[in-house]
Order: sequence, then C-alpha cells, then structure tokens
Amino acid sequence: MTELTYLTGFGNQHSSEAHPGALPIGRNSPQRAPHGLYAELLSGSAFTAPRVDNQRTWMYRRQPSVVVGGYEPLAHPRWKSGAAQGECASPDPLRWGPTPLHDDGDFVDSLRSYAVNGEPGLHGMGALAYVASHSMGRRALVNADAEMLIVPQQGRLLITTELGRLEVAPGSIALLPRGMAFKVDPLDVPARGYVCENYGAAFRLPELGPIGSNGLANARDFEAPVAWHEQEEGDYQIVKRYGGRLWRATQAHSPFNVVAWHGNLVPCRYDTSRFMTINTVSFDHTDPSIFTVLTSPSDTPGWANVDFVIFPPRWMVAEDTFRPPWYHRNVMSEFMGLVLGQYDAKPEGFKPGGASLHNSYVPHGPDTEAFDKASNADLKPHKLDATLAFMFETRWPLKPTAWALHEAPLETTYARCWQGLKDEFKA
Ligand SMILES: O=C(O)Cc1cc(O)ccc1O
Ligand SMILES: [Fe+2]
Repeated sequence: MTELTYLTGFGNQHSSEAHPGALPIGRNSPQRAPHGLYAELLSGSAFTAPRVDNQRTWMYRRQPSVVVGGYEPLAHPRWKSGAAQGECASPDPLRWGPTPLHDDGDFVDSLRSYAVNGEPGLHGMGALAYVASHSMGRRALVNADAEMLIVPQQGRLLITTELGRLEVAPGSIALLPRGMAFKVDPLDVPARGYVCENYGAAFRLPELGPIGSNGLANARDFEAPVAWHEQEEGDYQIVKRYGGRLWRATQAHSPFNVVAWHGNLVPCRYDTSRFMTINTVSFDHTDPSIFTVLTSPSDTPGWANVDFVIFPPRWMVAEDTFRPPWYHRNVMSEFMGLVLGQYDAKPEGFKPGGASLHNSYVPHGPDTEAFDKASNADLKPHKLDATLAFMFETRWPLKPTAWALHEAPLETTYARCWQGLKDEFKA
C-alpha cells in the first residue's frame, strides 16, 4: 500500500479532492455538482448549534447514501448498547485478563461490550474490545448511535472511511464520527484493542484553563484523511447500529465513493506519544483529569459524559510524595485498559489487553505490592517508560454486560490484591 497522506488539525475546516475539480468552489450545492457527482451533507450537530460546536461535512459522491436496500435485523450476541442492555452491577471492583486472541471474525463480528450506561444516541457510553482476524471486505459499518473511539492494543489497523483512509498503530487512536460509514481492517493479524462508543456530545479537546494556550493534546497533531474512493464495483453490505441494535442492508456499490469533500466533521487519528504530559514539579499527585486527551461533555458543566484519559510515559519527580494513585472512591466511573507495559498502581496484576472497572463509589488504588514499593522508594527522578494505560471515565455508573460477567476472562480474586494492606497505626 502506498503511504497515506493526512490533513492536520483538530476541528479544522478541511477540504480534499481525489479528482481535480471535483470540489465545487464558492458554493456547496451547485445546480449540477462537478463531474456528475451528487452533493450530500452529513451534519453532526443541529443546524443551529453554536459555531464552536457546529460540525458538518459536504461530500461529493458517485451515488448518494439513499441508494441502499431495506434494512433487516442482524443478530450480534456480544455488542450491547445503553444501560438497558447491561446487567446488575455489584459494588465489587472488576478486572479482566487479556481478551483471548481467538478468531472471532472481522472487526464488527468480534466486538464485545464490557460495560454500558446511558442510552444509545442520547447520552452515556459503552466500553468494548475487538479482536479482528479478518478484513471486512465489502462490508461497512455505520454507527448512528455513537461516535467510536478506537484504541488499538496490538496490530496496526487500516480504517477506510467515507472521507478517506487512516492507518492506526498501537499507541495511536482513531475517532470515527457518528453516522459516517467506515470499515476496520487489520494490517497485522489478529489485531486487538478497545473501543469507546460515545452516545453523547462529540469528543473535543478539553479547555486548558490556567495551563494556557499549549499543552496536553495539541490540535495540530490530529490527522484527518484525504479523499479516496474505491474503484471496484459490486455489492456492499451496510451494517448499521441504530437504536441499540444491528441492522443489515445490501447495496450495489461501495459507500466509499466520495470523490471530494469539505467540512469539519471528520474522522481522525492521534499519536499519543505527541501528548504533552503535565504533572507536579513539587509535591503531590495531580488529579488524573490532567491527562485528558478528549472529552465529551454532558449537560452539567465539568461532569463529563465521557473523558478519554491516558497514562503515558512520564517522569515522576514529586518530593515527599506517594507517587502512584492515592486510594479513592469517586462518583465518576472508571473503565481502564492497558495498551503497553505496566501501570504503576498494579504493576503485575493488570495485563496488556486486559481491562478493569472501578464503578461509581467503588474503592480502589494501588495494590499491596505497589503500595509497599512506593512507600519505601528512593524518591529520585524516575521515568515510567514503555507504558500506556488509558481510562474511559464517565459520570454515570457502568453496567457490566453478560459477556463481561460470564464469558470474558473475569478475575474472581481481584479484590484480594488489597488484602495485604494491614493496620500499621502506631500510637
Ligand atoms: O484509579 C486509577 O488508577 C486511575 C487514577 C489515577 C490517578 O493517578 C488518580 C486517580 C485515578 O482514578
Ligand atoms: Fe481511579
């Protein structure tokens, strides 16, 4: 495959054409679009949303998306959406070992939900895993319920979207707008990773407040694709997530038939090694919100529908400080995954490809071994290297799914990792 090219900047008004002159200039909907193309608008926000939140893209395509057959239900045993499809959550902390690398089909077939809240299309999120062993071939996914954030853990992905193609390797993430067709093909087999389905407001960069005008994830490091259209003819299966269920229809052409486009509703990728990590240079441990890459706000200021937070390689320099996370109980719910290496609160127990769920008000923190080590460590500057953990943090409790509780590699003895913490009080 030839090297792909990208357009840079988060939220920019981009434009791209795969064929010279395919993009109308000076108007969006000329009487006849250039080269016999059809103009089609995809809006990600209400027309009247404030400018800062307004997202839409104009596509100039060989056939519009209305040319599709009727939809029929498609069964999917393990992809769940919204609180109604979750199970009763016990107040125990939960942790899963790495998702087994069995052949579970292509990206869509292999999706399995760990935990869900809210309601698809309205608010809330789902945390999922995939193990993609096959390409999707002539099959595309349209998630009308959610924006999808893909976090590869092993294996590079080629993501084909209506606006073009993205190559995404572990350490990078991809963001796919709600309602836009795409397919995810493994470039290394099997490819494993995590997905956040965001049913709420689209992910955006967090405000920087006193940090100033630079830092954390910088807008210029987000990369959008350039226009690309599939040349081969023939049927395509469109798989649609709609109303918390899957549907399937066949059409006689590829949905990846957009020859030119312009707009700010775009898929993108981001390399987390570009994240400018901030933390203390004196003492104590900043709240993990300092590691927020992207946030989906809810209607209550500061209470995220979902935050995407990373724990990347960084220097630990705090003086007279217990450096790993403190023990805590939060109203917010924390779903975590590990892409690479070790996580400082659970250096041995939390494995790459595994996951944990510390739900609303569920106490957690460093395991006994991490506590003992950090309490006695020589506090010289220390680099946490070759590591990447992440968190999907959401304001509503998450409900684990039947798969997560009964089929997935759920650890039955997770809570024992804290049992060695003895009462050391000396009067
Ligand atoms: O629980 C976790 O491991 C994530 C986390 C990290 C941290 O440094 C502070 C709070 C928090 O929830
Ligand atoms: Fe936590």
